[in-house]
Amino acid sequence: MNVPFTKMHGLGNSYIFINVFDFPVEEDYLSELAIAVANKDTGIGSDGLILIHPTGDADVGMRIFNNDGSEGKNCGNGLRCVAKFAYENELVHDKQFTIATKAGNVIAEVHGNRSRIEEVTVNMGKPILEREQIPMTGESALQVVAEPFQVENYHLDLTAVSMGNPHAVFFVDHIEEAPLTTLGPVIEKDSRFPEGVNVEFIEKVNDQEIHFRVWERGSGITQACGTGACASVVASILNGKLEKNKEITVHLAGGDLYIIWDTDDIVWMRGKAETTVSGTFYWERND
Ligand SMILES: N[C@H](CCC[C@H](N)C(=O)O)C(=O)O
Repeated sequence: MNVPFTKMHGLGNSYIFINVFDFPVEEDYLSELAIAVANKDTGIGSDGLILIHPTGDADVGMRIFNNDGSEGKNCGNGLRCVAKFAYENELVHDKQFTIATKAGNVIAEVHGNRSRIEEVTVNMGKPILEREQIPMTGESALQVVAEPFQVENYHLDLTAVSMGNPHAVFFVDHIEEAPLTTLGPVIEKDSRFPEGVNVEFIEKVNDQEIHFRVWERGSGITQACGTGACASVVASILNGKLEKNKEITVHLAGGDLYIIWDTDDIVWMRGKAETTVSGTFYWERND
């Protein structure tokens, strides 16, 4: 199968994009295709696959698959790339438009001109804080804020936030000491998160900046995670470490995102989106 693709990334969090307006795809091979394109040796190499598709619910739709083939419900870096692609390829005509995700619609605004969009702002909507909607098990408090969380021989304080996808946020004193490779994969699959979880470690720098590292559900360590950056700012404010209505610079491994959680409870994300390459993926499907 000859699959036309465009590889794009948000701060190094890369995906292979398929424009379903031009190239219809079959539901039953998407998971396998995500694994195939993400493979750096036999595929193209990415953190996963993203479909840009027609939808009656919004101007364009986005579906995201991690590099293990699992489908995510939202993807902040992916949304900025979808917005750039949709505007540059005239799938939309206004600079502000809606994008449907499995977690609901968001509103994107592109900055630049038709030939080259460099930065995108996304209204990510309201965070979800109720335990059972994260989802996370447990009988205690309605929300999960600074809740004792023991894993292996670590006694951590957990704050859980959903941006349509689940995030477990932990504060550390020095980001370079975050137990990302040891605890990331363990917490990702912890039974207290029935749908798995993205795992973030953050270090407060000052009242406007945090350092951030992530182990993503379904993809492992990535250079950046847009929904994770949003969840981390929300978690920092819930814990009294940052304030609402202030633009927070989140220093991710791949670069900076600018996040605001405003007093209307809306989370705003602003950052770059870049195109790497486009071409044809010659795929020998395992029938
Ligand atoms: N691994 C995530 C999806 C990708 C999110 C991330 N790449 C972002 O930019 O938000 C999940 O399974 O929920």
